[in-house]
Amino acid sequence: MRVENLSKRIHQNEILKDITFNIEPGSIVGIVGRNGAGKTTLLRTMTGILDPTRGDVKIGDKSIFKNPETKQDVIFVPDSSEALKNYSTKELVRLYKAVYPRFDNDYFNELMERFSLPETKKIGNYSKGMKALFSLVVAFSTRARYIILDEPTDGLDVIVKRKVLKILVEEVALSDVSVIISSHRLDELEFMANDIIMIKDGKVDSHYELDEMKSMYKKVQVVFSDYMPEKIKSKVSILNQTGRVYTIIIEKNGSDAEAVILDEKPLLYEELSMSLEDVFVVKLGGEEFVS
Ligand SMILES: Nc1ncnc2c1ncn2[C@@H]1O[C@H](COP(=O)(O)OP(=O)(O)OP(=O)(O)O)[C@@H](O)[C@H]1O
Repeated sequence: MRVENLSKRIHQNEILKDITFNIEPGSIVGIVGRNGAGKTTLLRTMTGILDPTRGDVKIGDKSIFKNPETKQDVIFVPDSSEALKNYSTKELVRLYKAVYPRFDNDYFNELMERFSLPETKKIGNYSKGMKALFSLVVAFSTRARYIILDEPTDGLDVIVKRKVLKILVEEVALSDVSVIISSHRLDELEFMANDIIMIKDGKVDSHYELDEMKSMYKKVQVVFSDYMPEKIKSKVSILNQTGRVYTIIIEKNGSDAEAVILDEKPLLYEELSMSLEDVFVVKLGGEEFVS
């Protein structure tokens, strides 16, 4: 799937600005960004629910906006299943089969059993966790090649959450399906995503393979005999400061920050392990992140 120069304006507001990226088959891609960055609008445009103001989304060389048959290759699972609440399981299967001709009934029944989901006359009767699992069961049963999920684990207890994450990872491992996930749960993405796309103010701020992203930075705890000299402050990102103890992020490439710090003979200089959350704070936190 290729998202090409995608822009979306709503009521004169440019919500998405010239977004371009590729999604490889068989990958899990995390879309991250601060509240209001444009993630949901991006997912809704990628799935053809919203029309772009400019740009395109292609599967192979076919635009999803101009080739209705490509709809069977993409499914969007919103963060709320409110729209499904008055349907029975049977009715929904019938509806999805109409849009997704490859809908796999046997697989649907197998997954319903695996997740102990009973048939129901009203999806609204399911608990929140059951609704989330049901949405995923339906999504994977459609045999769509691209499963697009908005906050799939939001509000779920830890047991259901693990079930959700397990089904996602298993499905990608077993088939060529790609899963695109918008989530604020960076710890969860960290454990399963291949790629991370950071969205800032409606634009792609960065797109990295997760391992590459983490290897570009170093997280260090450093203690100075006095406060951090100004000349160092301008070269690093400070994640946390408690008295003279600083937790900082240093960019590895093209920065002399480490040498300048060591020159100051700090009392302690200890490398810590880097997380996706640390990169998020540095890249998207702006000036307000020092705590
Ligand atoms: N239908 C709409 N009409 C007007 N503004 C909208 C509409 N949909 C989205 N927006 C605006 O677009 C911006 C991006 O919203 P969006 O929901 O895509 O962000 P998000 O990154 O998913 O946020 P969150 O993480 O809080 O869910 C926000 O400023 C929002 O107010």
